[in-house]
Amino acid sequence: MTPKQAQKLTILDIAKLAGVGKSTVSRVLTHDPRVKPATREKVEQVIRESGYVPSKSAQSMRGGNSRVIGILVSRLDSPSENKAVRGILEVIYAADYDAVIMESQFCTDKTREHIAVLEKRNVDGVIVFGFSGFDCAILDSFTQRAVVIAVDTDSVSSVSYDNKGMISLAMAQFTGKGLKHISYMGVDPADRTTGQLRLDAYLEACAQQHIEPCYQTGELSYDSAYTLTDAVLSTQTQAIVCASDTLAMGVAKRLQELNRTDVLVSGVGATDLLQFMFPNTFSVDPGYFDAGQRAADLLLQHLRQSADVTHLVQRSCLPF
Ligand SMILES: O=P(O)(O)OC[C@H]1O[C@H](O[C@H]2O[C@H](CO)[C@@H](O)[C@H](O)[C@H]2O)[C@H](O)[C@@H](O)[C@@H]1O
Repeated sequence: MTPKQAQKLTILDIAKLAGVGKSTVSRVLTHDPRVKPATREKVEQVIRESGYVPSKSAQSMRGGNSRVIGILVSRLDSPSENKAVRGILEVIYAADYDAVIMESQFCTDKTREHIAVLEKRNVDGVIVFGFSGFDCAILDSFTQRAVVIAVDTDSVSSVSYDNKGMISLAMAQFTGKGLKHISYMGVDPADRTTGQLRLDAYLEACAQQHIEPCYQTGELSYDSAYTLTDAVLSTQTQAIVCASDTLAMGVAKRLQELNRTDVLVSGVGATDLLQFMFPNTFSVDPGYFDAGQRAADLLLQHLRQSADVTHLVQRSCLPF
């Protein structure tokens, strides 16, 4: 039988070839112990010889091992999450898993609904991008089969980012050049990680270096940063540290309009687009891709054996 013909085979064809009922084939596929060893052997032989490959979604519907991982991002258009998802996919594809990707939009109710759907679909495990106010109890049905990214948790394994370290690196880069007038473009502190922790790091560096703080906080978007740029700019400003590359893009665009080529800009994210559009900027690399890989590795460990709840912090580095 050619691979194409084998692909067209259905569970009913296998049942007929093995001389058993469709439900028996289904039980063999889900490793149901109630199937007699001789029957199992016969069905498995037909499967081997015909080259039949059961579809992952059909297996999942039957309640067997689906070999599917649910990935719950917060925003499908987030460059940082896209990098982390690429890292996740690389690891899970190599381990012969597929992915279902859903979006929470930072909403607890949506997260709960998506988790319920993933549970019904019988996915093997989930990787969830957490957010401020995220409640780990939502993942109770996936105990030992879940990993949270971007925020640290207690009851569920996690991979978080070094939010303070990344801003300290950017500040050190500018203060090392002797700059004293460094502003900051951040995110609303209600966002604990990208907002509060990164702002804290800026304020701590200012205190250490005797720099007068000058900052604004807004949304995660480049237009928010673009609009707020004038409020952190004076004739003295030498540099603006931004909480993300998206914000750095908004700031750099506004500086370009004002012809302030004297003001240096840094971002967080190591986004190619920032460097391409504004070559005079630099960006701290928080290791999003690696964080995604580590989260996927951690989840696979949980799925293979009952690994302990583990918390990893992804270190940041400068791009040079
Ligand atoms: O514009 P981006 O490239 O997406 O970067 C902005 C930040 O996005 C991520 O933080 C936001 O989403 C997290 C879930 O992935 C959430 O926990 C956090 O509260 C949000 O601010 C990313 O974690 C940050 O590193 C990016 O800077």
